[in-house]
Amino acid sequence: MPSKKALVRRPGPRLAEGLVTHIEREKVDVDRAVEQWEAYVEALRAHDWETIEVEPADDCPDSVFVEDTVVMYRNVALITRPGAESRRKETPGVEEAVASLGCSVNWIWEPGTLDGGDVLKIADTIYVGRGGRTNTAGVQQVRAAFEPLGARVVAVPVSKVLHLKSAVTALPDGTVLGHIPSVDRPSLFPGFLSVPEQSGAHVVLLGGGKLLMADSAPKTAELLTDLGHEVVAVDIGEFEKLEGCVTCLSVRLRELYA
Ligand SMILES: NC(=O)NCCC[C@H](N)C(=O)O
Repeated sequence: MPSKKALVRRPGPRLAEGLVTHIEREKVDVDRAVEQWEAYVEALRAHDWETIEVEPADDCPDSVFVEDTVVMYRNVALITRPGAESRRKETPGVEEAVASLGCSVNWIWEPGTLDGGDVLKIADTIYVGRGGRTNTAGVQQVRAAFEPLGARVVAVPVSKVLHLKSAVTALPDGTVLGHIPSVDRPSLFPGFLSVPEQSGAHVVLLGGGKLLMADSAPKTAELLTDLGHEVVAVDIGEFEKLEGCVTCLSVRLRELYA
């Protein structure tokens, strides 16, 4: 049944120690990050999403980036095995949360690695970024988990940014948005719209044609507004210092049977 629930996870006290791979480290203000996270959660709620807080994982600096720990397809929650070892302790709390919501649970197993940030779903096509965090075995395990359910899994190389969804996300009509310098192969996507800012490539579909975006991409917001979309902008600056973006702070559960 259609549902509008979203998993979120409160940032922990060690957030400032989060991983940084492709950008220079900048000091993170944890109090400010908490305020930004609360405003992000409020934006979801204001658009009728019921937010479900996963038990905090205060030992894990990157636990707020909950998207990386689970991939949903229909009612199946695929618990990931994050590519960064320091993030592997994040998954048990997420597994508990999705199981208690009635999801069917499946897992990525060693030697596979997968970060949810590498998975972009557009209708029944699931693009999986093979890159720094997701390995070949991880891609194959996504295929084995979801193709029998009717998905088509398309693997794409990711070498310029942390995750596939650091480079591209998609509009409600399936058009892929990307900032060209971050995308390995734009031609792999059927409809591609180039945007002027890297964070402009990141949209969360709120429903009703509304797009949640970071306020760090005003030119892209203008472009998308001009194309008839409604943009809801939030400040996630402290998370951007850790290579986070709007997508990684939640996991939307749109087909639950419970
Ligand atoms: N899906 C995402 O965009 N996740 C961001 C993860 C950022 C975190 N600092 C990491 O490097 O794992």
